[in-house]
Amino acid sequence: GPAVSDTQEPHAARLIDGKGFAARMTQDIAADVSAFYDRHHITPGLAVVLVGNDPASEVYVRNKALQTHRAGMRSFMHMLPATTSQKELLGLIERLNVDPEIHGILVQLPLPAGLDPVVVTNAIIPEKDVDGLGVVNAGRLALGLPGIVPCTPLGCLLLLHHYVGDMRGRDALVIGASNLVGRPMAELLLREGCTVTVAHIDTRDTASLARQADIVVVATGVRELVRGDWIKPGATVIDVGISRVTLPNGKTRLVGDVKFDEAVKRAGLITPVPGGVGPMTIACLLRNTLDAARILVEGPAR
Ligand SMILES: Nc1nc(=O)c2c([nH]1)NC[C@@H]1CN(c3ccc(C(=O)N[C@@H](CCC(=O)O)C(=O)O)cc3)C=[N+]21
Repeated sequence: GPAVSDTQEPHAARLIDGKGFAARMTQDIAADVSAFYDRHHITPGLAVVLVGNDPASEVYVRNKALQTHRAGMRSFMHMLPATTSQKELLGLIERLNVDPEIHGILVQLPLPAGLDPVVVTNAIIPEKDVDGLGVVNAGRLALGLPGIVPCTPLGCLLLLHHYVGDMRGRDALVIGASNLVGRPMAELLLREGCTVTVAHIDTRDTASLARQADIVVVATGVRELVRGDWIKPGATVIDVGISRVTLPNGKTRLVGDVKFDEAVKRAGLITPVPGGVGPMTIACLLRNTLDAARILVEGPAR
């Protein structure tokens, strides 16, 4: 073949602009919230429950409240001490379940030791489970039925729809098998017609699986796990990870689960961290809250 000149521009993937996409989504949601108010004189309300004082979680929770107001919805914050008992937490959820001003309930995970996340997430009525993590919504997703889809996988799916389009027949690898991201992501990609592989903590050779994949979604919480040579040239890389690292000069920086500087040289499309999946998660939470309000107020579409 033709010789590659050393003056040729090095390849760099196109960046997937999650931040811009999420901002446009939030504007659309605000317009829909306003139309919903005109019809019903009801403003959708989201309750966010944070137990304990993990500083990173507090930042996310504050960001969620800000974006909720930006979309014209009401936000109800419940900051509880780490010493909260499961009984007290379940009591709060019970009140939120029956509160007509609340259309979506989210309990920030992880919960402090002593609180059972399965019991707590399943105490939220399915109609208000805007995280989509309870057994009813998870089961609906697994069966391909309509329901509330978890925000982070939904955000990744919307980015893939926009930037990739038709995914039928593509080889997709999901790295990470959490209930929050990996498993629902695999369900969604399967629904799109991808051939889906899920790699997890016991997988023998994740790198060689990644090298065959057209689409790689990484959600492990292991920072910079995925190296450039794991990526098939031209593949689409969605990085769900977000960790804060402290640099030698004392400043902090956010990094994902993908070694971005390496992967950007091989991928066709890649999400940055920050500015990729994170803002989409929040936009999808707002979308899910508006959709929940519609169904609670108007009944399921028929
Ligand atoms: N029940 C539950 N549902 C969640 O969806 C959930 C949770 N628990 N626990 C914590 C994680 C984390 N999470 C993020 C959301 C937005 C950004 C986000 O907006 N990130 C910005 C940067 C934010 C910054 O500068 O720190 C970005 O990536 O550009 C990050 C992380 C949702 N989570």
